[in-house]
Amino acid sequence: MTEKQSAPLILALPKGRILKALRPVLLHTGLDPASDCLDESSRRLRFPTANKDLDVVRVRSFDVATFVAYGGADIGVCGADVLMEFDYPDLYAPLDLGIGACRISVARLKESAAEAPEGKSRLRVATKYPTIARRHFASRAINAEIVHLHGAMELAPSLDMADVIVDLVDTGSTLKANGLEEIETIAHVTSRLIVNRIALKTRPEEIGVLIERFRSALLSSTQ
Ligand SMILES: Nc1ncnc2c1ncn2[C@@H]1O[C@H](COP(=O)(O)OP(=O)(O)OP(=O)(O)O)[C@@H](O)[C@H]1O
Ligand SMILES: O=P(O)(O)OC[C@H]1O[C@H](OP(=O)(O)OP(=O)(O)O)[C@H](O)[C@@H]1O
Repeated sequence: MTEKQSAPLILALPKGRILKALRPVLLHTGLDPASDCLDESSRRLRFPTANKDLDVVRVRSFDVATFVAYGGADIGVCGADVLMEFDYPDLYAPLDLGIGACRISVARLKESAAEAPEGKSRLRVATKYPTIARRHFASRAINAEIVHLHGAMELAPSLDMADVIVDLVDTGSTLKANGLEEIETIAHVTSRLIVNRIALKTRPEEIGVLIERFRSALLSSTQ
């Protein structure tokens, strides 16, 4: 057995809203991470679980796919938006957890006098998703100039920084509160269980057991 094989598997969980939504599922998995794993005021980032062969790390939701793709974690939970943005070839997403449902959309100022995006060949787009936005507009033969922000992109159109934004929408209240309207849905988003393909090849039984635990926990938590 190599050293890597005897090391504990690492499960990467996202802090924030997905972790909250995941709580009931996690409870049903019986993985039982140390109690401060779900307490985001704790400064610890790595937590033991009831199983000595599994540790949990808690990272930013936007970073989960990167931790798993680079093998820092073997398995993780992240939004499909993050998977789409990074598009790592070495990730396998075997399970849709159905939590964190939202959509990634294009929005612009309400009652905008501007020409509809489809009529333009260039567009300035404020977003935290440069790859998704560029790919989306390229498929419509629009050259997107990306204004890469990490939050508050709803401000960009009214401040003349961008023609449109590409961001997550759920209830639509953030768009409404900022005078924007959704004009196109790019993709529907839910959170996925993701696995590093090499880990799946080298430790198929342990990873298989974990996937099954999430699968049955999902069923129990929704019954
Ligand atoms: N309004 C929403 N409704 C439902 N799910 C959402 C919503 N916004 C984001 N999500 C999902 O939750 C994930 C995490 O979003 P969240 O807003 O908690 O973190 P973040 O602000 O992107 O991350 P960080 O705070 O680390 O920068 C997103 O990648 C998406 O999959
Ligand atoms: O359509 P709604 O229900 O209003 O949800 C959409 C908002 O939710 C997310 O922000 P979040 O609340 O996570 O804040 P943040 O991105 O600034 O962290 C997203 O970036 C939108 O701003």
